[in-house]
Amino acid sequence: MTPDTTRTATMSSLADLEARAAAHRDRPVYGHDALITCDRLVRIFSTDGVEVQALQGLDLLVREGELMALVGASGSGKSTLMNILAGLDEPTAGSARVAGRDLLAMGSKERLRYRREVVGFVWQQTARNLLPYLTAAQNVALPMQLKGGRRTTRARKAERAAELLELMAVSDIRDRRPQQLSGGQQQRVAIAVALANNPSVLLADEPTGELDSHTAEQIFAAFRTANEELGTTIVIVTHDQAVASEVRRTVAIRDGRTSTEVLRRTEVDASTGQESVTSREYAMLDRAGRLQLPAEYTAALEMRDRVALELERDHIGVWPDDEN
Ligand SMILES: Nc1ncnc2c1ncn2[C@@H]1O[C@H](COP(=O)(O)OP(=O)(O)OP(=O)(O)O)[C@@H](O)[C@H]1O
Repeated sequence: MTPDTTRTATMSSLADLEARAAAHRDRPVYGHDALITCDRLVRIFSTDGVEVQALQGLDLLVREGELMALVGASGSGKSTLMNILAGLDEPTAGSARVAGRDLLAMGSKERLRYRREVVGFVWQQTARNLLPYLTAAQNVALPMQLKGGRRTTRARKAERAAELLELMAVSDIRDRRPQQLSGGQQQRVAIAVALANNPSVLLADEPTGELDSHTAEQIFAAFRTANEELGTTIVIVTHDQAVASEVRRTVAIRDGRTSTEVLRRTEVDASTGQESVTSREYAMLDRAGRLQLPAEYTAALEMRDRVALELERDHIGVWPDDEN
């Protein structure tokens, strides 16, 4: 190469680098259009000198208006994530944003407000959701009273409580106390309580865990109603396969990270008009390029420690290591 051609080559590669850097700068920030953004979330618990990494760099995006399920084996980190999103616990590292709030940067006042106004939650233990000495209607009105605000009159709060109980199809038991209600009725009232202040996100941790399958179906229908009628974004942690297969998106957590995701679509056959649901499983690719391959795939091909990769035009091939 002559000196001139060397200079041209250097300049063009510099221009190339600059163009790439500019393109990188202009790329939207991770999760810019999501209502919930978890970015490399870490939560380490230390008890008696023993450290447990409950979340190990978890990434999750949830868009406004979604109704989605989180599944995973016991101990995978689901409740830890829900407690962080609920503003009850703080991550050790990473970032979490919900409806524009940075969950790591909230002071105690802001945190209280966040829990009252931005998120609503429904827990598995029916007794944890409701105050035993208040009626169903009083339970639903309580979060509105705690929020305060002089513009909403007592009558309007009572009216909204009645509307929410009606939406959850439990108007008839409005004057009963929790112990006079069935488990299913208690959970519906609990959903109404969680919706009282019109939260951006409704979080539910195993809300059907203590219920039989028929009642669980009805509770799930109540969540769907809240999602469709009020547009509330809903995240449900569940062990219940029936619930998980009813939502469009199910995200699986494994060892404190999101590992796979199932998306379901309803398709209508153009000639017969018949509806069918197709589902497809995806593996999550994190921002460092890490991918968790399903254990049954790696076991089937005896893949361990090291695999060979090959970039093709439209896919990446993964082969067992044949160097051993
Ligand atoms: N407060 C805590 N102190 C110490 N370790 C904890 C604490 N909370 C959770 N862990 C540990 O963190 C890990 C994840 O727990 P987590 O409750 O989030 O799992 P999970 O997926 O919700 O499980 P399950 O389905 O059984 O409720 C577990 O190993 C658990 O023992």
